[in-house]
Amino acid sequence: MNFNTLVTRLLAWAFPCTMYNPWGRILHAIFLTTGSVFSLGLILVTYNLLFHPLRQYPGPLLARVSGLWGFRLNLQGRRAHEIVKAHKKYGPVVRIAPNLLSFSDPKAVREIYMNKTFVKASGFYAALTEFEPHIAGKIEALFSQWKRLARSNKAIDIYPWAHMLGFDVIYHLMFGVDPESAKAGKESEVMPWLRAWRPTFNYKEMIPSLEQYGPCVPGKVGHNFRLVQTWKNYAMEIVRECRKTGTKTPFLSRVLDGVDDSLGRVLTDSELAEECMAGMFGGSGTTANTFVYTVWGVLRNPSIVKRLREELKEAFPDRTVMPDSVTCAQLPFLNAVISETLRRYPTITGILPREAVEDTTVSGAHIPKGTNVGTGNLTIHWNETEFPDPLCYNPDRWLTSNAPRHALVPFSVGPRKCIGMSLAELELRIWLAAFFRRFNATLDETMAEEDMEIYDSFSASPLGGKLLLWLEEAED
Ligand code: HEM
Repeated sequence: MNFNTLVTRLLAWAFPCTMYNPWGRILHAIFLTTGSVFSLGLILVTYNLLFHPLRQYPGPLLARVSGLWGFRLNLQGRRAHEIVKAHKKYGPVVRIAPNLLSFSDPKAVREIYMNKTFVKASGFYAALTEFEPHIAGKIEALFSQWKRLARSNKAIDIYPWAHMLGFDVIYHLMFGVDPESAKAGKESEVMPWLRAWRPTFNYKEMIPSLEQYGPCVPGKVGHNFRLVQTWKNYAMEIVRECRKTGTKTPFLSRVLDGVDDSLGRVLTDSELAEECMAGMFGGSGTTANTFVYTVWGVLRNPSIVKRLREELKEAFPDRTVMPDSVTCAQLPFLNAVISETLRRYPTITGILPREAVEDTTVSGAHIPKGTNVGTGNLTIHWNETEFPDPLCYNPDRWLTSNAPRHALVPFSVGPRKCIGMSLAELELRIWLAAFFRRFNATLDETMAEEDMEIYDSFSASPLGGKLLLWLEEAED
């Protein structure tokens, strides 16, 4: 006798009248539906715990049986932190979802991400040097705004401004049009759409059909899907317009005409629009948050401020001249500061899953075909063996000859690593060098550690969503 038959018989026995009136039938249907869902759940849980190929790997019970563990933590912005804790409790290989293993050994990063397939075309960064004057111009425009605000004798929240600059740079580079948000002091209409994207991933991970039906869901969840749909339509419009006018930015010519390596064909308009969305999303908030976290990390330590300013003053005696990327790339302390920010506050914190296309091993663990494996940057970058006292912001880690560079992977590694790494590094170097050369900055006394704690929603941002500073133009 199966579960549903059992429920039907029990109901008929306990409440004979239920079978003969409409309310009884509704009750009956409810019991049957609940029973079916419950039976299915029970089968899944039993399979995941006792029969799944990953059953021997340790992890939190809820994570081993369902995706709910990650889903709940994603909603709280704490998934990456809990994965760090899970590794401390369960060891170097942890089952963080029924079919997903997380690894904490930095050696696993290369074993996973430098391992075959998924070739991603690159090449649009040859044009970076030509684009540098545009980046410099945008930084000048931003600093004019900050100088203006500094005169009003109020603390300035640099967080939204940093995001405007990050967005302007990537949008201009990709589409050849400068949105001038930082110059105007007003965010582009696209930016709220970008912010809506991340939460939709979390829901789609649990219920994949939301990809199609998400916009029909009422309330806040559906609202995010509707914003993303508007953004997709907008990106489709850009693609069509570019096809019509033959616009040829390095990014667009690559994606419009190029054959996608993994698909072996030219992309459809819809796929192209998604590439454009990925570029806008991947290229703006990540760089902006890295800038914000660097300012926070540096300003809390006067000796770091002093050393950085001395190095910059020597390299760029005239503070009114915009630092150039070639000189910046050669400044040891500036680059140590940026590396330390990318380590302590990596702006991509989510596990980047890779599917095993055949049976293999990672860090000595057997990985059956079809399993997803991955590493997360908090786990790798906060590894106590590689980085003693990992939560301490200490740029000196990067100034020794045996600095653990192999364990610093903020852009990931391998064929699918970030395509914007060179742009991000160039932008951050000029922007930070100019900032610390032009301004004497201090943190507003209301800023607390909790405000800057990492809120993890795959990408990381400060929990408080602000960084309040007092700015004064430097005089030397
Ligand atoms: C500090 C800044 C940045 C960080 C930390 C960062 C980090 C990352 C990481 C970890 C990935 C995932 C790679 C993987 O799946 O293995 C990624 C992908 C990507 N990034 Fe970045 N990124 C940054 C800036 C940028 C910029 C400026 C762009 C501009 C184009 C960009 C565009 C992309 C794109 C399009 C992808 C998807 C690549 C793919 O799917 O193959 N990122 N980034």
